[in-house]
Amino acid sequence: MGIINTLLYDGNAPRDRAFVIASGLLALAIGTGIYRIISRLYLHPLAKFPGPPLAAVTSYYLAYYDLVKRGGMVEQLGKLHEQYGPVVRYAPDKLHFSDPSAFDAIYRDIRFIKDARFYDPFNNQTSSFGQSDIQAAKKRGNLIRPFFSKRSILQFEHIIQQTVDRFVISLSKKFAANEVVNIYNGFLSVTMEVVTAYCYGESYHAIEDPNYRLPIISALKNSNILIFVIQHFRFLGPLLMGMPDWIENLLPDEATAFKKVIAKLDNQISTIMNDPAKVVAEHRTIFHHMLNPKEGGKQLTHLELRDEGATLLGAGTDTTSNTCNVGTFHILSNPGIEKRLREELREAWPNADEHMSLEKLEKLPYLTAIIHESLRLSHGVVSPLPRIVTEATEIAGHMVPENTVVSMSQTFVHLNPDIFPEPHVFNPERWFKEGSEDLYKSIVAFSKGPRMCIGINLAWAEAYLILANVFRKIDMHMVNTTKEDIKWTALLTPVFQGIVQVKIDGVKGVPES
Ligand code: HEM
Repeated sequence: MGIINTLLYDGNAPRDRAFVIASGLLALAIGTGIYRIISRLYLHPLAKFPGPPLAAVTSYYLAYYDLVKRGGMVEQLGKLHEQYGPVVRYAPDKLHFSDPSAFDAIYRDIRFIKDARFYDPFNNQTSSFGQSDIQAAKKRGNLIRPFFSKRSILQFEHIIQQTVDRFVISLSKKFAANEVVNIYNGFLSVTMEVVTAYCYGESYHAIEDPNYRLPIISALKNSNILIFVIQHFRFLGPLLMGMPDWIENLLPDEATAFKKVIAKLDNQISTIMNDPAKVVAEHRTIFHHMLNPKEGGKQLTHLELRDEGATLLGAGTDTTSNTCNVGTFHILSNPGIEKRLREELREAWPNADEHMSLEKLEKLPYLTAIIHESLRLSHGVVSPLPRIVTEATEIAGHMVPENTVVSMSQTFVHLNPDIFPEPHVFNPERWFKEGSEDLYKSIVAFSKGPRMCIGINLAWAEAYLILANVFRKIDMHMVNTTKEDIKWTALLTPVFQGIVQVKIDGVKGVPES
């Protein structure tokens, strides 16, 4: 009080007083800043962990790589691990690990929780993906997992097959029209339509779009950068998410596409909730499943249903299509691999006019090896997925203090040369070598532990049915596509630098439209 009194009442003119107050506040701010820098560098519980001093001092280091370098943090983490070793402090409260043994230690530990600062900006906190609370996440996971069980996938395989059939038909039309095909967008369209068909019993007709470019496709591809902006600048969240209609009307369709999908989901959910009699009947939508008292879902609210519906669209679209995209690029780049795959498919599936069941496709060794390689090099999620250490724990030989955020990008397992020699080479043969049984546990595209992917069975089924149908029925070669086009940066999932394009040389076994 003494200092303030002196500042305010020392008899100086008001202008001088204002100057003194401003100088005092500035000095206080500088002092606090200096104290914060010193304490983060030398007194913080993570002070002993190696890493760039700037990253220890400020989270804007991470923001720079995420936003200015547009998903450059994973590449930077590679450089940091080379310089500092297997554990790196890459933000004041964050550690990243590169030793593969750390992956299980981080993601299988049932005590660690998702870091809400990373997940909340996805704006679906009540969904399986967005829940931080361990018990709530478990309850929700238990509720929706049966919908994606292997049994359920096999029972409703025809829904996936019908969607893949529509894709084959659309490709045959592009062949007839002699078009160059953006197969990258094609895969995005087919995987999105599998999710909408399987989960909502709906079609958005993405496969029938002449360029596979519905606004929602671009929105799904482009929304992650917005989420990363909000992660680093939280105050922008309400502004970006709650724009008035008149501003939205000025924006391109891509900017509002997600909102339109939400409105569609809202309508569907309201109809289902208004007619509870329908809920006990058997329907193939995730909403009926979640509301069905037999499944334990009767207390769910409209918002919870909508969050879950939106999550599935986001989680199930580009992840699966990236697998098909990366696989197709490598198959078409390697004549030997393409020949062997087509031979295996022809032999097992002589009549292309008939459907080949998922169960039979799963028994094809070369196709299976190709999907493993495609998952390995498309990685699933590439950004490090942050977990909060809820009590001091040893991870890969390092004692990590409570409240630290720990993570390990999946790429550090998939590209580890001790596990996968020549890791950047797409080599299905590695899955047939002696000891290859051990490799399966090193495919971490779906993550591990209590928060691993709930849609894993659906994703595998799609990868089998899409790649098998495409390579059994469509002859094609790549055009205007180079290795550069599948280089990626990390905004949750990989953001590729370019697109894979093909020209179709012939079609067979095209289903009737
Ligand atoms: C190749 C395809 C896919 C890959 C590589 C993949 C990968 C992943 C990964 C790494 C996670 C963990 C995210 C985290 O820890 O925050 C995850 C979670 C999740 N995935 Fe997938 N996913 C795929 C397809 C799908 C599909 C098709 C669906 C459903 C339509 C789906 C639904 C989910 C859900 C609901 C979660 C949240 C689980 C939780 O947090 O408890 N995924 N996925």
